[in-house]
Amino acid sequence: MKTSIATVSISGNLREKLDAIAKAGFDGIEIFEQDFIADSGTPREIGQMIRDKGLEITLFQPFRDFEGLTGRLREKAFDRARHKFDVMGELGTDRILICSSTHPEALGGIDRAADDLAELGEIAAPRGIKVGYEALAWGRHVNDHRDAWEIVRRADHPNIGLIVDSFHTLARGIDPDTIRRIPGDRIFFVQLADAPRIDMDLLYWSRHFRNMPGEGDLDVTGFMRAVAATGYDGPISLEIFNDQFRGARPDSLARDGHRSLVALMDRVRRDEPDIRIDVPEIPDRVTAQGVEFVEFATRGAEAEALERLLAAMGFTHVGNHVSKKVALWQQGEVRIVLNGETEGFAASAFSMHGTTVCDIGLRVASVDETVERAVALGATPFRQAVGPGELEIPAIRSVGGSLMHFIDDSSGLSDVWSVEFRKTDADTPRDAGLERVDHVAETMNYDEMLTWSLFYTSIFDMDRSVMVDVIDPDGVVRSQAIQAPDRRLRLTLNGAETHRTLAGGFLADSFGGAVQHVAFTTRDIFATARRMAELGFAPLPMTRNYYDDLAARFTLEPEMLEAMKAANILYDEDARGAFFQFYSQPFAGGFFFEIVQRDGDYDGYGAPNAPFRIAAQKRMMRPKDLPRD
Ligand SMILES: O=C(O)c1ccc(O)c(O)c1
Ligand SMILES: [Mg+2]
Repeated sequence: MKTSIATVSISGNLREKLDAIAKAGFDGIEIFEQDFIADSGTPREIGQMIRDKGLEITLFQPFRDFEGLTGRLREKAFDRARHKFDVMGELGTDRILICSSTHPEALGGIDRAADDLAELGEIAAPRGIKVGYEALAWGRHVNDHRDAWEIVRRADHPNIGLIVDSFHTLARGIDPDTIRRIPGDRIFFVQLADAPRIDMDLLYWSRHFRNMPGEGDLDVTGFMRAVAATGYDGPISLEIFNDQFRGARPDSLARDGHRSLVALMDRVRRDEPDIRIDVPEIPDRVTAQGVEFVEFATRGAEAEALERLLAAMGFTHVGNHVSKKVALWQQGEVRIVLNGETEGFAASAFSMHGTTVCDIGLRVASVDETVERAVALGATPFRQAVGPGELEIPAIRSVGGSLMHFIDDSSGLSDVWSVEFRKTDADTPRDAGLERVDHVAETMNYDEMLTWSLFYTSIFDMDRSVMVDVIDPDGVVRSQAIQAPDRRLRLTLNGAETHRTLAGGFLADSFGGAVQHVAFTTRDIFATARRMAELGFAPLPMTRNYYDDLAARFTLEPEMLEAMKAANILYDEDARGAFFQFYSQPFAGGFFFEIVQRDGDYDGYGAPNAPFRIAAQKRMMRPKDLPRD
C-alpha cells in the first residue's frame, strides 16, 4: 500500500510540509494548488524538490467547477484544464482531481457531465493524464459518490475515473458499502478523513473540522473496508482540512497522520481476512492489563513531602533499589516508585519539571508484541544503560516525552520487584484499603489532545468516551476519557486552553504534558477516609454549599450525607451506579491524588463535581503556586 497525504493537511510552508511528511514515512503527497502557487520555485523545481525528498506526487488538486457549463464558460473551463495539464507535466504528476461543480450556472444532467468528462478524457489521454472525479458533499448537482460513479461510468473513457473521499460519503450518511459495487480499476484515487460528529453545514464542517482517521466519529474503517473489497490498489491518502491543525507543529501532525493510516489499515486487514491487502503484518492492539507502577522523579524537600503524603495515604515504604536511589512504596496492587537519582532519565525529568511522574509501567500480555506494535506506529523506543543485576525493561517514549514501561509475566519482567529491590524492615506496614490505580489523568495543551488520544487508542485496545467540558473559574478544560474494554486501564486526558486554569497553570509550570493526578480505588471509601485521617492525611476541603446542593440533587440518607460532609467525600450517580471520590490537597505545582469508590457499573469520573474540586484546589494553593498572568 502506498501512503499519501494532501499538503493541505499539514501546517507550515511547502518545504516545511514536505520535510515533515517525508520524515513521518509517507510515500507521496497530493499537492494542493495553493501550496504550489505560493511557493517561489518553478513547477519543474518544485516537482524535483518533492522527488528529492523521496516523495511522489500522487495527485494534483483541486480542479473546480468544470462540468455542466455551456458556451463561453464551458470553453473557459476546458482552457483552464489544459493549463493545469501543462503544469502537471512540469511538476511530474499524471493524476488530477476534479471536484463536482458548485458553479451557479452549472446545468446538471448526468449525461451532460459525462460528455464533458469524456471530452476532457480525449485531451488528457495523449498526455498520459488520468482524471478523477469526486462528489463534494455540497456539490450543486452531484453530491453523492453513486452519482459521480454513474457519470464516470457513462463517460466510459479509460482516462476518466472516480475519486472517493470518506468525508463526503460518511458526512452525508451514505452507506459506504455501496462502494463495493464499483470496479476497483475505475477508482483512480482514495482520500480519507475522519471528523467529530457535529450538526453543521457540510461545507463548513469539512473545511474546518476534519481530522485523522480514528480521531473522529465517522466509520472510516467501514469505508476503507468497502474500498479494499473493490480491489483498489492505488494510494491511500489523507486529506484533512482542520483549523487547529493549521497552527500545529508539522512534524507532530505528519506523525499522527502516518500513525492513523497504519492503525486503520491494520484494522481493515483484520476485519477483511479474505481480501488481499498489501500492508505489513503487525501485532494487534494491545490489551493493557493495568498499571504496574507509577514512578515519580523527586528529590529534596519535595521528596520528603511526597513520602509524608504517601504514608498518610496508607502506603508503606517496602523496598529500596539494590544500587540506585530509588524507593518502592506499596499498598494493595498499587506500586509507587520514588526516583531520586541525580543522573539518567528521572534526573533530567526532575530538572525540567520538578517533582513529576516521569514513568508509568503498564502490565501487558506480551512486552515484545507491545513494543513491536508501538514502534510500527511511529513510537520511539527508549533505552538507558542498565546497572549490574538490573533487568532491561522495554520502554517507549510517551507523547509528552515521559516514559512508558511494559511488564509481562512471560519474560520474567514481573520479577523486577524482587530482583532489583531489597525489602526494608524499618517501615511499619500501613493500609488504608487502597487496591488499584483507577485512572491516571494527564494534562496537556488542548491542541495536543488528539495526538495523545490517537497515541493510546492506536497502540492499545482502548476506546474514547464523549468529551466533557470542565469549568474552571478561569477557563474551560476539555476532558476526554479513554479506557480499556474491561476498565483495567483508564486514562483521562485534560486539555487546557489557557494557563489561568488549574490544568493550564500546571502545564505552564511543568513545560509540556504530564500526569497531574492519579486516582486509586477503594471498596469502602468511608473506612479509607477514616484510616487516612488517623494517619494524618488532610483531604481537600469541600464547601457546605456543595453538600446542601447534593442533598437537593440526590436522594441520600442524612447519615450518609453527614459522613460524606465530614470526610469531604464528593458524590455522583447515574442510571448505572454511584461514585464517591475525595482528593488530596495539591502539591508540587498542582499535582494531587484522588481516592474513588465505584458502585454498580458507574463508568464516569465525577465530571459534575470537577468545577467544585477545582475551585477548592485553587483556594488551597498558596499564591506562589497560582498561575501567573
Ligand atoms: O473543500 C473543498 O473544496 C474540497 C476540495 C477538494 C477535495 O478533495 C475535497 O474533499 C474538498
Ligand atoms: Mg476530497
